[in-house]
Amino acid sequence: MLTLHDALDRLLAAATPVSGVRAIPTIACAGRVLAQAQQSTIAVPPLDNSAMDGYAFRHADAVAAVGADGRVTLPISQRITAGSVGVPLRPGSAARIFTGAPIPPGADTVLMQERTEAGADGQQVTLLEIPNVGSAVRRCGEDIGEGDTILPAGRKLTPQDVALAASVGLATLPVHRRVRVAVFFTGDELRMPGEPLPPGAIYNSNRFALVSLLERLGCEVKDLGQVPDKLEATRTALREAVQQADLIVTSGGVSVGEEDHVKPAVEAEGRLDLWQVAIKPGKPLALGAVRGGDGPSGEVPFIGLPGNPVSSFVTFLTLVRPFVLKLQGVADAAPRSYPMRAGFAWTRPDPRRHEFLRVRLGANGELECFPNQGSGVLTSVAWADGLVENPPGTVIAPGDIVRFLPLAELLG
Ligand SMILES: Nc1nc2c(c(=O)[nH]1)N[C@H]1C(S)=C(S)[C@@H](COP(=O)(O)OP(=O)(O)OC[C@H]3O[C@@H](n4cnc5c(N)ncnc54)[C@H](O)[C@@H]3O)O[C@H]1N2
Ligand code: MOO
Repeated sequence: MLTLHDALDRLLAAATPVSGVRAIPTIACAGRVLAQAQQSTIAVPPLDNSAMDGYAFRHADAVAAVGADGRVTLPISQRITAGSVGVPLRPGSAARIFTGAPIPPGADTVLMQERTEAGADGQQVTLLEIPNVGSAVRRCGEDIGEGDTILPAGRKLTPQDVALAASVGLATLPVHRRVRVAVFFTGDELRMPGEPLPPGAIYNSNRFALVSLLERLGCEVKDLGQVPDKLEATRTALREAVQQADLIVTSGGVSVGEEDHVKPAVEAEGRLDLWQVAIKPGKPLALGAVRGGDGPSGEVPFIGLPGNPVSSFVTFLTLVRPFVLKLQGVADAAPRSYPMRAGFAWTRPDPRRHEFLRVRLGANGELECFPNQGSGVLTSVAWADGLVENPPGTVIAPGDIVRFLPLAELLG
């Protein structure tokens, strides 16, 4: 058996990032992978500006204007709205100013209007307090300096990243082309939802899981659907899958059973290695390649996942996802895990395999464990909001610290 770590290393050695970079409108870039680091050619904010609707003045002028009655009244010398620039502040005066409007030269402080009283004629303002110098002023470049790198190459862009790029005026971004993944499913027991379910049949839930997982990762999915469990039909499916695909993924038929034709079909159309990975669920895995495709190597990688629904889900997240991220050009593909307190006991761990337990974060901040951890129990993954990665032979007692992998981070 291979450790997860070794399996991942070997798998990633077979993943070559796809070539092809193009500039696309920034608004369409969320979920895409940035091909080159981006620098800002401007400072953000571009000028000192007001954080409040209020009055801008020079702090020293306000201090000097404190009257015998303790009140501070300044004449209003100009009005500056967002989108306009004022003129240098007349010494000893205040500028009426609005949120986002540039601070006029000579002013250094803003007081929000709720802390002021405007004169009846609108010609002067009384400050009800003198704030600290610099109050309510957003400094030029306090967010981004001119020339700063705002986004590194290899980053899968979030909605926040896209907004950041837009904030420095980038109308397009260079991104890697989408990774194309072909999927198909074998197993004469499989039926599609909407079809009747004869005795011995089950619904093809893995098709829905894999297609959705790949789409969430930003792949272009070529879903070839169900293929009859015959050698020729499976070979034909592989020859079709290899056209315009960067990766082929199937589920089922990778363990020791004799009834399945995925293994001999891949061997006939290319090459195949069968692995036993020391994880639970998800021990059997097939890695190979199918001849053909439009890439320089003349073949397309093939990954065969185990058929059990939870096994295929977990092996997708632990092995296929890093593979896809590498094809996409993502720089940092390692999933993040967090130390969390277990609120459950796990008394009979697998002695040799790394377990991935379906857990949920409880209201008390401790993790709860789904009672049935069987590899066919899809309810457990729908219920869970994360996985606990439990090393071989590790007993968990309530209160122990465990490694938690949030599903929300693994699905993008
Ligand atoms: N003698 C042994 N038997 C098994 C071993 C073993 O080491 N020795 N390993 C077990 C483990 S662990 C797993 S995981 C499974 C993997 O089996 P396969 O990948 O060959 O998958 P199948 O036999 O085709 O199916 C297993 C199970 O999953 C259901 N299935 C298959 N495809 C789908 C689908 N698209 N949607 C929903 N469910 C699917 C299938 O009906 C079976 O119930 O092997 C163990 N056996
Ligand atoms: O490793 Mo298998 O995936 O448990 O059922």
